Amino acid sequence: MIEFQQVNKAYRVGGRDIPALHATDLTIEAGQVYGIIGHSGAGKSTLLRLINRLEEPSNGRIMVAGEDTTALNAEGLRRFRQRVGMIFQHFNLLSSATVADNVALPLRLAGSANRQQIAARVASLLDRVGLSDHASKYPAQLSGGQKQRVGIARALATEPSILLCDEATSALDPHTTGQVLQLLSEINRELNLTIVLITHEMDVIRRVCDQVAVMDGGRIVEQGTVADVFLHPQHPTTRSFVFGSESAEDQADDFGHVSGQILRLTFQGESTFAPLLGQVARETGVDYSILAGRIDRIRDLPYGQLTLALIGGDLSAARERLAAADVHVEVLRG
Ligand SMILES: Nc1ncnc2c1ncn2[C@@H]1O[C@H](COP(=O)(O)OP(=O)(O)OP(=O)(O)O)[C@@H](O)[C@H]1O
Repeated sequence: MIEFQQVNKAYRVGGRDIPALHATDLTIEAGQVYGIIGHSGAGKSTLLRLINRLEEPSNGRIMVAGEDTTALNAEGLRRFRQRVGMIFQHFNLLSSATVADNVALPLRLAGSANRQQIAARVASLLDRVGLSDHASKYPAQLSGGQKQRVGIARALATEPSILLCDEATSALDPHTTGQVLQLLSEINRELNLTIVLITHEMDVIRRVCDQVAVMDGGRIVEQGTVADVFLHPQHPTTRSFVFGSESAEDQADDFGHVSGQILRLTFQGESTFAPLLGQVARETGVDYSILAGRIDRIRDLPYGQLTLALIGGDLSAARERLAAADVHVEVLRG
């Protein structure tokens, strides 16, 4: 478990303290994939780098597996960092070393394994990330996705219990992003690894995370399960990530030229696939048009989110009927 207790961080620039993270409490349970999303400058990198003490907190305590990391001495910190792997947006591989040597590096630095043990561990890590045939290549000979796989193998070399991902897929195309996220999901399950990732892309959170925190202006402004936060966003920043605008009024304004009541319906689980709209329209005499919508999955949970204009018939009966079928109804314009 990772626990922030009233942690804040200010950077000293030109004799002045610039706050990057305001006093923050945060708990990340072991084995979770925890996503942190926010716009540029929100404080995501600062929060992530505090976990392995690449940044020192200005105040507060950070507990990892019951240990106060802010109290570690140099040797304690060296050992602690072996338990916390990290991968980066631009991979940070050594260009003059082969793939195998890049992966071996943390093991050599740890100094606890002999050459044979290191070779065996590197072979098994490269096999795990699907790069066994590329061991002797140099980073420049690899695609972006392959480089990130090397980064992941290197991060796993010392058998960490936590993996920190700093915008790990931001430099990759959508297809390769999907493959790398799939790999992260697999290692989370197989190794019971806690993964903390930062991103500015909702899709990354939706595909792999269990929990999410939304950051804005150096604060966590909303957090919870991905389904709760993304299907029922409360804070304007979260709403802007999910819906593209900060308030229901702004969203309704997009459809100023459309007449009728404007509702947003959120379906989740099996109700996503039920032929409900047709039934409700027949039963209540309400006509509807679909103005916007998305049907997708949050990890394995199917969901749908539809913006509808409703005209005529018994509108309140239609809304009651939808609510009774476990559909969340939000009125954008009454
Ligand atoms: N080393 C530093 N020295 C001074 N200020 C910094 C430093 N690192 C970050 N900051 C400032 O702290 C604030 C938070 O930055 P941080 O990099 O944590 O945000 P972020 O959400 O990760 O942004 P991005 O997505 O652009 O990387 C910003 O105002 C930034 O300018």
